[in-house]
Amino acid sequence: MPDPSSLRVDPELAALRGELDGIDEALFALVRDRIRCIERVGAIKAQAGMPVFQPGRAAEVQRQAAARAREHGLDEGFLVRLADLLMEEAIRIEEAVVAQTGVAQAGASKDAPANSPPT
Ligand SMILES: C=C(O[C@@H]1C=C(C(=O)O)C=C[C@H]1O)C(=O)O
Repeated sequence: MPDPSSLRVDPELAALRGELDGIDEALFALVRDRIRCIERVGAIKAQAGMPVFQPGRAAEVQRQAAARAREHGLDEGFLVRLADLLMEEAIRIEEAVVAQTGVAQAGASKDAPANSPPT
C-alpha cells in the first residue's frame, strides 16, 4: 500500500494550509507587537518599583479572553489558556526588563548617586 504522505496533496488541502500559514504569520506578528508593548510596561514598572505580577489586571485579561470566546463562538477554556500563556511570557519578559533596569540603576548609583546634581 503506498504511503499516503507520498501522494499528491489535495489542492483544497494545500490551499487551506496556505491560508493557515498566512493566519499564523499575522498572529505571530501580533504576538511580537504584544511583546514590544510588554517591554514598555516592564520599563514603567521597573521605574515605579511596582511588582511585575498584577493579579487584578491578570484576572481582567482572563475575563476579556472568556468574553471574546463567547462573542466568537470559541471555547472559553481554550482562549483563557491562550491568555494565560501570553501572560506567562509577559511576566518572564517584564522580570528580565526589571532585572536589567536594576543592574543599570545599581551601576548608575555607583558612579553618581541618584540625588547628586547633574554634571
Ligand atoms: C501587562 C501587565 O503585567 C502582567 C502581564 C499581563 C499581560 O500580559 O496582559 C497582565 C497582568 C500582569 O501581571 C500589566 O500589569 O498590565
